[in-house]
Amino acid sequence: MTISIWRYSHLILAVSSALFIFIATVTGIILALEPISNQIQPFAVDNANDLSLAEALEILHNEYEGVITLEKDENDFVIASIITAEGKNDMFYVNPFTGEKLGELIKKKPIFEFATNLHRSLFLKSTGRFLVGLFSFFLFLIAITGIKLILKRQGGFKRFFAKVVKENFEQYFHIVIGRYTLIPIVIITLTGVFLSLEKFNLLPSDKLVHKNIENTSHAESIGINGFHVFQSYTLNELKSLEFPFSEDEEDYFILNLKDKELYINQYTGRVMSKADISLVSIVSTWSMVLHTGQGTFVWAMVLLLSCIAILFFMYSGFTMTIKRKKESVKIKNKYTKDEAEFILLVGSETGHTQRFAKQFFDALITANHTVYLDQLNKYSTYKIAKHLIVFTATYGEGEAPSNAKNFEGLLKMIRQKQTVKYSVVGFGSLMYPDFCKYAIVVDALLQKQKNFIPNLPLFKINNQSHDAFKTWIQQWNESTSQDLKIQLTKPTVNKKRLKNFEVLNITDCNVDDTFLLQLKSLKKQKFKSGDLLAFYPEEDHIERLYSIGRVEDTILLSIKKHKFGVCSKQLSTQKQHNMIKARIKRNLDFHFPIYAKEVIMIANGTGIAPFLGMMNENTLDIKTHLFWGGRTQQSFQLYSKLIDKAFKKGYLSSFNLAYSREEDEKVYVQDVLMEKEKLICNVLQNKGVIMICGSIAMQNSVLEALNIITESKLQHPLSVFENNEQIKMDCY
Ligand SMILES: Cc1cc2nc3c(=O)[nH]c(=O)nc-3n(C[C@H](O)[C@H](O)[C@H](O)COP(=O)(O)O)c2cc1C
Repeated sequence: MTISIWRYSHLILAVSSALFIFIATVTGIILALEPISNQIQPFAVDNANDLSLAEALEILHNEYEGVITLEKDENDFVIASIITAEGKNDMFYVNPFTGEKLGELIKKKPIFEFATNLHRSLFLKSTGRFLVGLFSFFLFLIAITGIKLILKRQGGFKRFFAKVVKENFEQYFHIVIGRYTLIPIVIITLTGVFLSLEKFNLLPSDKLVHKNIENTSHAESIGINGFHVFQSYTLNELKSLEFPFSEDEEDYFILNLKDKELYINQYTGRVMSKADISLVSIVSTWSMVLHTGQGTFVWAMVLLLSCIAILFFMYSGFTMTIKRKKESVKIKNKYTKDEAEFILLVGSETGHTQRFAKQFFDALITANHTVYLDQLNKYSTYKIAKHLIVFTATYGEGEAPSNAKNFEGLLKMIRQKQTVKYSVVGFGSLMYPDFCKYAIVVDALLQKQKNFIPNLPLFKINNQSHDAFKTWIQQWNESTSQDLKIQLTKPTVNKKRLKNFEVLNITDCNVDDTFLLQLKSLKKQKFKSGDLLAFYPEEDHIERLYSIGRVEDTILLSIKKHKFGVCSKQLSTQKQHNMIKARIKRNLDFHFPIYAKEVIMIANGTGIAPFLGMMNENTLDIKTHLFWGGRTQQSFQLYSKLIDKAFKKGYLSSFNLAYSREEDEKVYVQDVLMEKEKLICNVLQNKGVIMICGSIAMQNSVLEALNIITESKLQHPLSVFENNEQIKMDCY
């Protein structure tokens, strides 16, 4: 497994602190419930914070014999300690508008007591506190490296919240949830570190230093109702107010406000002395609030959700690592770089490409060749090399994987003495705009090198396709007159997740070798047009996805039978009432936008399948237009019945066809779009949505055409509408 420094740090930090983070998170979840449960108690009084201290004190004095203290607790509830008419002391939550007792003080529940101790110190006193602070800092670093990894993957700050390409459940939600919770996690961890430092007296002192303001005494008593200072502060600023203990003039009111402490003469109401709360104290108070969520229901909820998210990150992160470890293979060379005639260099981030290179390596060794396998970053001189074969993935936005970043520089510096034949195999995914871009770059670099001559043209492989790799091996064998045999291991399919689907109907293949397959799930399942049906053919177990059209609660697929297509062949031989095992995958980003006023659906070939369902589900009468590109009129016959039906019901407002093989001049769907620029502009301006489904080549041409229209007619690039989520795509 090759791995970038950021991912490595993210992983190492996570592994080394997993146990502590787990304990802190579980206790964190429990503790987040404390402020939430407190906040729902009926002790908060509306607008209490607007009441002046003078008003509140007057009310309490009228109601009770004496007042000892008035304070606010961490939930922002007002507490009064008073003397009753019977001369007894009592302390309770009070309504400062009426003086009414609202209830007894909240006692910390034993579960919260236990969780607090475990969370703060793991019951290990100072050592525990130190460890908690340290691992809190580790979690902070994990969050920072996580942010960096998302930025790298998404391609910068601007694309931080752009659509995430879904490779698997764990990876997808690790990123999606991470984007929303990393900032709260940074706040939780930094405040956690601060609170730990405070406990170890590692911060400047926050002791209050009083400055005398007034020396006069024995002035005339004016009664507290007339105290200017009590009139000028409200309960919002109050932390606590202690009444004088005795009638001695040296015994003051001690008023603690959020930013200062005041000593107030009990007869004159003059402020005798004042101390400002230190910055450390203010930060400490805020750290406490931000770390515990006390007093704020919303923030406590954010903390709760963030803690749950951390548990999910632990699960998904470790699952991804284990999966990658399983995929990875160790390089064990039999020959040194200078003893080998075949040099295989790999650019791989998560190990899949290396697995393919290793299969090729093994096949060459079995055929008694001298082979040397290494990373692209280790490019060097190779004394007797005759062939250089590069297998490389692409990352980021068409960039090199981390173990190939230095290749370009090395290639420019290091010259081979003899002539070497080269071949480049690119591994990538059509889900990314820059398909196999780095392999293209490597191929172009090698073309420019003097001693290198091409053996095979650049070969691109989508989604680690075994079929495509076998095709390349065939080409390799032909070009070198060899007969290498590759044993590709079938991925394991989790059979428990597969469901039974009955074949309701299957049409014959039409002129384009395309057929319709209608299935019914034996068990009731949730799905919509635009979702995907995943098959895992017996032969290679590699997942194939087909876009679903939902027609009368059944699944309608449009499938093109490919000459070497393992899955399409298997499906084309199905008979009515056969059972097929498959799995529905939700594709929420490609559902019919029922919120839109007008929708344009653009497809070519089998890409029409989801739209066949959507147009027949359009019961809200949303104005819908269909553009479809195929080869001939005969190609269209397969879908004509369903389209006619949608028309008759009024679900489809217009339908535009483009045939590429009907007349001398080829007409493609993008050509028809260019003729309908007015409709496109209207739909986009009126917040309508354009949906595209079909081949990547069609998607690129359609996007180009749409961009020309929006730039010339609406004075905006198409990206503006893409960012508004007005363009939905599902192409392959
Ligand atoms: C974050 C990320 C970015 C990717 N960017 C591209 C890309 O720009 N172009 C492409 O063709 N494939 C891209 N891919 C797909 C990978 O190149 C492809 O899955 C490859 O088979 C992974 O090989 P590896 O496991 O050896 O790293 C990307 C994958 C990820 C996870």
